[in-house]
Amino acid sequence: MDKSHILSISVAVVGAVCFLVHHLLNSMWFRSERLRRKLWMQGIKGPSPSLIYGNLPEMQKIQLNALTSTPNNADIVAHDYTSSLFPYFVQWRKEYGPIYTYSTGTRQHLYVNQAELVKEMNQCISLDLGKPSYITKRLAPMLGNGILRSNGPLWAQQRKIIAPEFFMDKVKQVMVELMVESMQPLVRKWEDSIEAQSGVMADIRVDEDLRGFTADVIARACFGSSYSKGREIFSKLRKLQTAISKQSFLFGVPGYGLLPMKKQNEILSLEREIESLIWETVKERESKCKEASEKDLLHLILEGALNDQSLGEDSSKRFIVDNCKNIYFAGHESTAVAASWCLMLLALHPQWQSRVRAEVAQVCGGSLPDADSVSRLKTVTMVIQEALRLYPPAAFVSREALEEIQLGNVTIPKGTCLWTLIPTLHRDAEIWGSDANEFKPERFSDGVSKACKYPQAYIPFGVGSRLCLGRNMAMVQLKIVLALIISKFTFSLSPKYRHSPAYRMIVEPGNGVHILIRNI
Ligand code: HEM
Repeated sequence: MDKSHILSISVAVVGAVCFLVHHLLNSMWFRSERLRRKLWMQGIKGPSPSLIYGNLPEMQKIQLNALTSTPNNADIVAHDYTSSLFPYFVQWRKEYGPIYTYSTGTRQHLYVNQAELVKEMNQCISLDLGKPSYITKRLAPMLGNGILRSNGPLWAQQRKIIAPEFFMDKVKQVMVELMVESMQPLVRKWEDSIEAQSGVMADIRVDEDLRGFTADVIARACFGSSYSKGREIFSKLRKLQTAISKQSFLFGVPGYGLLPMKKQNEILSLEREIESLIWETVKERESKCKEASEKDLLHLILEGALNDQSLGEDSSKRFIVDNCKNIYFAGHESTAVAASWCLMLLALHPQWQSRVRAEVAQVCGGSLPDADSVSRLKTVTMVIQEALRLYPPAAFVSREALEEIQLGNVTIPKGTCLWTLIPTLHRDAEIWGSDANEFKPERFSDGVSKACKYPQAYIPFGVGSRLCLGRNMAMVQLKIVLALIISKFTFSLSPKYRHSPAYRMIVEPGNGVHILIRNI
């Protein structure tokens, strides 16, 4: 090889390296830097980022330094879990106020915890405000391209088809009875535990029983007659969820929190098994879809997808598989965790147990709750609203500006991710008053609009056009859980209970909720 040849190869190699370095710097630094500048110019400040990893090292340092002390029972309600789970957000809020910007290296974020701006997010119907792709990408095996993950016209189309199945009249008409039925094994199990433990009292960990109940409800609501196959699908989805949740979601940097090969293979094979099980069920049903009288959720979604001319055959099937997974994922865990938090708070407040018990007796008159009585359980609703205020299972509302977008007087540059920390808004004394950290369901006696200064800041089910689609179903389900448990048992916190909220994609009681129950 002659000298000129060697020289031209070297030049090419150096060029390629320069291109790569430029590309990396551009994606990892300059892009973030551009967004940061646009935000800074509008007076939005934040911690100074380091090269490559932005504020991640600082976040980890603050997290390590955060006190891991467990509050004693007297402090449980006053305890705001953000201080232990997301201490960097709390610290930066003190330093920079309710709106600030920070970086995770490749991503620039905007922390939005100001009621006015949350109101703007609530009113924004633009498709340019979507779900952050870097987070949802990791959930792809679990969610496919279903409603939780998709953005733009695909999302709008899915929402249009699915939403009517969760309207309140549908929930009452179709789901109340099956929810009451699904609660019966739990009630019997707890009665048996009392019998087995002493005949007077039992120490129970409620979480798995409640998960069993909500999974059962979703399986029945979705699959109706193919219910046993539904359970099989959902038990595999649960395994998949556990495998995926080992990744870190908040840090959007390659290499942070990625899974080893073995786990990734496990995820892939679970994904395939689940898909073929759902396909089988869908195929069985496709033929029956037109004439069958029984209309479960899968059936209705199938019908909606088949009737939508804009979906081809393949995409209508994809639509069903993906959204079946999405509804399971969105619907069962969050409701079960909300029920656990409700029971924990009621265990601490026996006077509210008595009020709920009296109301259930008066409204249901000794019968099981039905579609009519459920809507008249006002005190139960207040208790649930207060529990969702203090312990919202979803910690964040997250968005990405898919194009540059204007929210109030802030111009959000394309690519910025927005984070609203729900529990922080829910405990803001400016919004809720000086008793914001107390359990006071009576604040909701005249509805959310009278409970606080800015009702748009009460967001347990999210905001705007992406508001939780299953909120009616969740509220009805929670009312049935509380009504049935409280009319059978009294309960207090067990000495085994350790208050330790944990973030595992949703915020759940880290060591479960242990209660001591007695028959009424
Ligand atoms: C207490 C129980 C629940 C809580 C706290 C909860 C909370 C949430 C939150 C915070 C969001 C995100 C909203 C946003 O980004 O603005 C969401 C979305 C969603 N939830 Fe729920 N949820 C619950 C129960 C359910 C149930 C029972 C279902 C259905 C079976 C469901 C289906 C969905 C769906 C499909 C979405 C995505 C909506 C979209 O992106 O268009 N959720 N939920």
